[in-house]
Amino acid sequence: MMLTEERYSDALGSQAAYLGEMATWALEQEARLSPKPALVDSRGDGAHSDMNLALMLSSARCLEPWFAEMAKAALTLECDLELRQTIGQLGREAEAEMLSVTGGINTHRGAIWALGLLVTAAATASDCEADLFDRTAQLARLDDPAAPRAKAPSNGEKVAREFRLPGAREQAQQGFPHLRQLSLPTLRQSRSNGDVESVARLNALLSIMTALTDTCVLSRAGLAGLDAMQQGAAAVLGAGGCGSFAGRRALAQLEARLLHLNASAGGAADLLAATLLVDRLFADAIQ
Ligand SMILES: CC(C)(COP(=O)(O)OP(=O)(O)OC[C@H]1O[C@@H](n2cnc3c(N)ncnc32)[C@H](O[C@H]2O[C@H](COP(=O)(O)OP(=O)(O)OP(=O)(O)O)[C@@H](O)[C@H]2O)[C@@H]1O)[C@@H](O)C(=O)NCCC(=O)NCCS
Ligand SMILES: Nc1ncnc2[nH]cnc12
Repeated sequence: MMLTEERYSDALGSQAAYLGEMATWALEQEARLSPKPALVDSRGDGAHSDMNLALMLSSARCLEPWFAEMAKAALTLECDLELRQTIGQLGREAEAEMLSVTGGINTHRGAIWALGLLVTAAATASDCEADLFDRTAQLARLDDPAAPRAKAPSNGEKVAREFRLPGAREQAQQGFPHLRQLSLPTLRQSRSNGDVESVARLNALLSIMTALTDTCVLSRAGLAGLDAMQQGAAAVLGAGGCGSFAGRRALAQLEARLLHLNASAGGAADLLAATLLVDRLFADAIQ
């Protein structure tokens, strides 16, 4: 049956709205998950003096229309460079909205990047995860012609340059290897082992922390902090994961160490949200 122009436009709008809703849902689920080591959750502020759960949730909710607009752009623009420029502008506007809602606190700048690219790619990707990640990498590798050039380097840029380690940009440009190789398999294996959902999600977060060069941790606690995060997360999973008594004890030790170092793995938290988004999109697609 041929769709009228109006009904076709409505169909695009509702698909984009769904993707925006799923991205915000993923950020809310990540923020609420507890106990996350040294991160904001339902227990408190982790290694942060300026963030709490209410602020994270307000930030997540204000981003929904921006994620939907990015998905909508993918459904209407043919040219990838034009699409990359459009989502770049939308991403910067979303960052401004986030800062206005949070009173200047950077809650989700990295998450806007990661989940913005994923919803943009998801709008036109086929029904397989590999295609989604390939499409995301393709977009992330494009240079945004309208990106402001002369700007002060961010915390991440400074440490990525100092330590010559990859950050959020490279993670997306490589097609989110930590999701493909670590967190999605861990999430699903943990579920099939009979772990409850919150344990499966915590195990997925820890799998990311075993290997991520998180620039938040680097800028706050240097290589010692990164090593403490990676080794400590591996110890939790090696002890049986967050569903075991030994694993929970190792998790408490990891949190104490990271708090002592003032190290907060905001990048890993973003990638957990990205994991939940991708898992949900493909679970919904199968039904
Ligand atoms: C490409 C951009 C992300 C540019 O960002 P930048 O050059 O700064 O790159 P990174 O620092 O590497 O990443 C920025 C944020 O991404 C998260 N992150 C860190 N490491 C990784 C990693 N290895 N892989 C994936 N993601 C990573 C992290 O964001 C989260 O943490 C922040 C909160 O933690 P906190 O410690 O509080 O951070 P600060 O406030 O900076 O420090 P304090 O002062 O508190 O100590 C929060 O942002 C979380 O989301 C990194 O901070 C991208 O932003 C960009 O270029 N945008 C322009 C628009 C655009 O083109 N968009 C396209 C599609 S939307
Ligand atoms: N739960 C969280 N705690 C601290 N930083 C974060 N960045 C994204 N999610 C976060």
